[in-house]
Amino acid sequence: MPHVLTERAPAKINLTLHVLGRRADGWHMLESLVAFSRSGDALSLVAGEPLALSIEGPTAPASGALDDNLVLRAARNFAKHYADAKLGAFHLVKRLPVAAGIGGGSSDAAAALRLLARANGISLMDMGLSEAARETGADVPVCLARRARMMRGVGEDLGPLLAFPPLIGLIVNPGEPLETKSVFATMNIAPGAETGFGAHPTVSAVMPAEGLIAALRKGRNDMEAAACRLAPIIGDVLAILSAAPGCRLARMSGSGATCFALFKDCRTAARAKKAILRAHPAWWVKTCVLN
Ligand SMILES: C[C@](O)(CO)[C@H](O)COP(=O)(O)OP(=O)(O)OC[C@H]1O[C@@H](n2ccc(N)nc2=O)[C@H](O)[C@@H]1O
Ligand SMILES: Nc1ncnc2c1ncn2[C@@H]1O[C@H](COP(=O)(O)OP(=O)(O)OP(=O)(O)O)[C@@H](O)[C@H]1O
Repeated sequence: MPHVLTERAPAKINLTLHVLGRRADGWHMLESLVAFSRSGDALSLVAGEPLALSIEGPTAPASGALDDNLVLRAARNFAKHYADAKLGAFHLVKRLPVAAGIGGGSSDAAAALRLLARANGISLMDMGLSEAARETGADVPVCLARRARMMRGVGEDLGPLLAFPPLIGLIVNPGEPLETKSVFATMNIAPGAETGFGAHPTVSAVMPAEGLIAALRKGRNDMEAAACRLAPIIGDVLAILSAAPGCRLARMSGSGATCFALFKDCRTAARAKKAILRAHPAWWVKTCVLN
């Protein structure tokens, strides 16, 4: 029997996403508090086999050509840093919406790196692993540890892990894919320019949930307006979430179109989920615990 290693690839939620400016090379400088859900895609690896990927699940068809999959891209970048390491045959169960602002592909790539690290006895703190993550995509480094922390720069500058209280929420995707690149382009920030948008609120691990949510309310998602221009349905999602009884905060994640809401408790979150699905049965609506 082959030995199968498994990893979860949870959704990434940008609790805040401040765009500070744009570098001369075109990449945008960010400041974001990122957290993770507990569920998402599932990735397994049979180590020692030739590099391969099979994929199934409700959103597998939307995730593009197999050879371009971020799991394989991450494995190829891993092999550049660890020439003698074992690779293997991956199997991905794809459930997260694609091009949705919740870093599904990045989380799959990070799960692939964690699996390869486990198969080869490499520490998650190893420099080669961080470099392979950075080479695979801007969101992959933060997805490696899949725990709440600040992310700065273009994603490579990570703050300490923040063991803050679990936040109870809902994640809602209305089914319109949005490309990160197009949303940044719609923001129309000139290369080399600073946005001058306000400073990020201070957040710390010792804050109780209510204090943390109050701090988050002072933050923003600076990509929200541009994403709403490309997909006006995001405005409807945010209005519905904000109006739900028990909702403490509603905001878009990443470059959209997925939005999240933080709730007073599990009961109000579950009620909101039921009501939203009744009115919009085609939307993807999940209760979540974020940290
Ligand atoms: C907006 C965020 O979702 C916030 O978490 C991420 O920074 C995006 O991360 P990602 O999807 O992993 O991004 P990548 O796949 O590396 O980049 C997609 C495209 O978005 C643009 N991009 C991305 C990140 C960034 N800080 N500045 C950018 O300008 C670049 O044109 C890039 O070609
Ligand atoms: N494993 C994968 N899962 C999803 N998309 C993938 C995967 N591999 C490659 N892709 C490609 O990556 C693109 C971005 O998909 P993804 O779901 O990661 O976007 P996202 O949620 O907007 O990410 P982010 O929040 O990091 O901007 C898709 O257009 C898809 O073709």
